[in-house]
Amino acid sequence: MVELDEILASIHDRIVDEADWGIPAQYIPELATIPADQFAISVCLADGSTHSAGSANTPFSIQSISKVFALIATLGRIGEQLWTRVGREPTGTAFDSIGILESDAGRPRNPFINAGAIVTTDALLSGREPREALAETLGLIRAMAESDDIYINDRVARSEERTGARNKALAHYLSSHGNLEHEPEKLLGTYFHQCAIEMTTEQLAKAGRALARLPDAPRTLSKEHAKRVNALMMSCGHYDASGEFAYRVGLPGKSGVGGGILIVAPHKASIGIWSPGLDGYGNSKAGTRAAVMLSRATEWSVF
Ligand SMILES: NC(=O)CC[C@H](N)C(=O)O
Repeated sequence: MVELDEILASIHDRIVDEADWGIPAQYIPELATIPADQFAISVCLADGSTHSAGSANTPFSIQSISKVFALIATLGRIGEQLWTRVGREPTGTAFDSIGILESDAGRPRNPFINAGAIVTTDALLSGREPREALAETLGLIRAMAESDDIYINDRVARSEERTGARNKALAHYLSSHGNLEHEPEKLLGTYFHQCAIEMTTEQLAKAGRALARLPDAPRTLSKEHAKRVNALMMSCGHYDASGEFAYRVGLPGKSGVGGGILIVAPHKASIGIWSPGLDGYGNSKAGTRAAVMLSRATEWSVF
């Protein structure tokens, strides 16, 4: 599609011209030193084609985008039972907020904030070794993206393990409320490795096809689950900037502190964007602007 290729090339050029990159995640040492001036965007369409601009074959740390895949795997495994332990409401607070967990008495408000993802991973781990649960999440991602060339970056996981005091605090607090089945350190090892999965924007866009219900997507999740996960991405996918993202882009999206964003245009397209510099909410600064430009140019919106 010539027109889409032109749109993506012009978004890429504008982002590079503006050079307003933000700052890579500083609290994970392995991510802190990544050059901020990088950008990639990939789009899969309903006709089976994939279109990209920028460094669409550079793997990046998907971080919180992994929460989408862990949620899909957990819903597939235990279904609605998950909701006895995690809610489905947006928080209006930072992704790693400790305060809100106290007011919620240890039941995290949604599966996309850190506390909610830690509980989701705990449920996914149930009765298994970390290796097996990680293999399930990674296997699901590879199947959704139809690519075996997707791996966990152990250095990134260990880097976060060394510095992740806040996630440790969250896990211990959840544990004090009886909302964790596993010992916090073991569980966090699994969670950090899941966050350290690396993908390219092309792989990410391909993995999102099942959520967008595109005809060529591998049958990896039900229509029902796609609807639910998209609803949660729309309401909670960008933490305390979720309302702003919904307002400006009009599509379900999930960000990660590696600078990636997965965006779903139901029945039309699946989109992967990456730029490692972040804004004050921990969302990709240039990536969010690119998402706004794309939804404007294509008029893709669920509204
Ligand atoms: N927003 C994010 O991407 C956060 C993920 C990161 N691994 C953390 O737990 O802090």
